[in-house]
Amino acid sequence: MYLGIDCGTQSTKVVILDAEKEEVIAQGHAPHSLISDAKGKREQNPEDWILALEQAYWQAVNKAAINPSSIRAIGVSGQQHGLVVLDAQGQVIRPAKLWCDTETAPQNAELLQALGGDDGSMQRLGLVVTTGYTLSKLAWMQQYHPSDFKRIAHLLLPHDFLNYWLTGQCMTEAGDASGTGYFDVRRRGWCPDVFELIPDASHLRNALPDVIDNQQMLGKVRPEVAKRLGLSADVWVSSGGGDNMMAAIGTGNVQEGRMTLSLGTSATLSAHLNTHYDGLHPSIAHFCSSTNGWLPLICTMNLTGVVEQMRQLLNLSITEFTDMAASAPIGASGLTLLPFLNGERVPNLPQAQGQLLGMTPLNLTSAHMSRAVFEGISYGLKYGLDCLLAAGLRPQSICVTGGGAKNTFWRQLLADLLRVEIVCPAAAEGAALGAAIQALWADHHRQGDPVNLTELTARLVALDESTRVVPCSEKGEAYHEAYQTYQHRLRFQFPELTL
Ligand SMILES: Nc1ncnc2c1ncn2[C@@H]1O[C@H](COP(=O)(O)OP(=O)(O)O)[C@@H](O)[C@H]1O
Ligand SMILES: O=C(CO)[C@@H](O)[C@H](O)COP(=O)(O)O
Repeated sequence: MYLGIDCGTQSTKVVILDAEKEEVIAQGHAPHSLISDAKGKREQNPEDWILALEQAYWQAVNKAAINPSSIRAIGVSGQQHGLVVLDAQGQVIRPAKLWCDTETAPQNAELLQALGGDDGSMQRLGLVVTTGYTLSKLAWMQQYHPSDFKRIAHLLLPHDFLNYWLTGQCMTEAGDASGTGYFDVRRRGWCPDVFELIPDASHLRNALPDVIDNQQMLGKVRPEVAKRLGLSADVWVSSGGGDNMMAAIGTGNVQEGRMTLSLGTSATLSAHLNTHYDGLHPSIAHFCSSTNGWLPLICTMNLTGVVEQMRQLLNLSITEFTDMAASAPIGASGLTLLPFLNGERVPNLPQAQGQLLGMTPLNLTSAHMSRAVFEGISYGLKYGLDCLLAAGLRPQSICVTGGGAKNTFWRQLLADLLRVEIVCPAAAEGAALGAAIQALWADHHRQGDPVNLTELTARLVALDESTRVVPCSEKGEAYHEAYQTYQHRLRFQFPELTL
């Protein structure tokens, strides 16, 4: 048995993979709370992730009705970019600022300018640092919490922190590290020189964790944790990775030609590359994968949160809200939602607010509003796919995971808008499954019996063909027209935007 843990923005998910049966036999789930304010603060207490992990773990173990001592290894996936700071005693100094925190937009703008803009950032880091990446969170902390900043002895990301809790080791790997803004994604190594752009930050060089390869084990579970979780004394923990990196594994996206769409709190669209490619559009985050390759990715920040907020406003269940949307025509009769409630990463508008445009007596209805939500949150993905296509990354189909993947209407909308087939994996939790598969892969390597990851995912990632949706060209034309209206309105409202 292999355990996969995914610490997402809204919850932690745990899956148990039976490697002999080649299937997920149980899963567990526990929510997280968010500390937020109107200025863009989005933080969580790392200790809450541990509580959620334990809760989700016991749910999964009890559902599977297994003895936890049969678990051989663990892999951890985590929301990317979050800043977890520990002092010299290994204690958390302050809540973690998350990937979706936009309070640090001014610090990111300053740092990007100091790096020499998009081109300078690309030259030094191999990608363009964007609001949400870890670097600007450090600059913010130095500015507003200087004494806490001085105490930083360990710089971790959310999945690194859970690995630290499990094993006592502060280490990381290239996939998640590539979203920090102080990591050179070409070399797959730290770029501590960028700390010179932050005052009084020389101590951060010594706070960087060692980077291990993805097929390596990070360490064994600490005896105290093994006892708490009922594990044997000999359970190993793999390198793990960012949630998008692990979702790539859990959807079989470990070779060129594949693409993964994750519909969680964020929307991400990612491909696989065997080498780093310098010619990508600056909107594409040229991350490393957690499989020793690269994972060019587009991320939009406003997704299922917007659905949740609007359906609550209309007092509808998610099914009713979806049915409402389906009952309105494509293009919502001219109603367009620019859904940037919490700023946006793609398009690059970190401090934008949402806008509802084109209201008429005809379209100001719950049905049109619901449709405008699904369309508005999907257009950023259309833009992102166009950027990936321009780089020659063309998928035959897209494998979709995350909470929103369950929504058949939305999957069809995306297939029609993006003009590509969309299908779900049989195991719903792609990132948690990816983490379990990585643990199995690393376990083989540890035992001197290396297996090929592509073959492993071919065996372990089954697709649920009943979820496959095929694009309809007629609807595609209608979405194309609606997308033109969206783009026109976007440019008009945000003339500073370079698309
Ligand atoms: N049928 C559905 N349609 C749209 N959104 C859904 C549906 N089912 C669940 N969701 C949304 O999925 C989100 C959770 O997705 P998840 O991938 O677990 O997020 P994260 O990993 O960011 O915590 C919730 O906001 C939930 O409302
Ligand atoms: O910031 C990014 C990608 O760069 C996000 O995709 C986070 O990794 C959060 O993921 P979810 O909680 O939405 O899965």
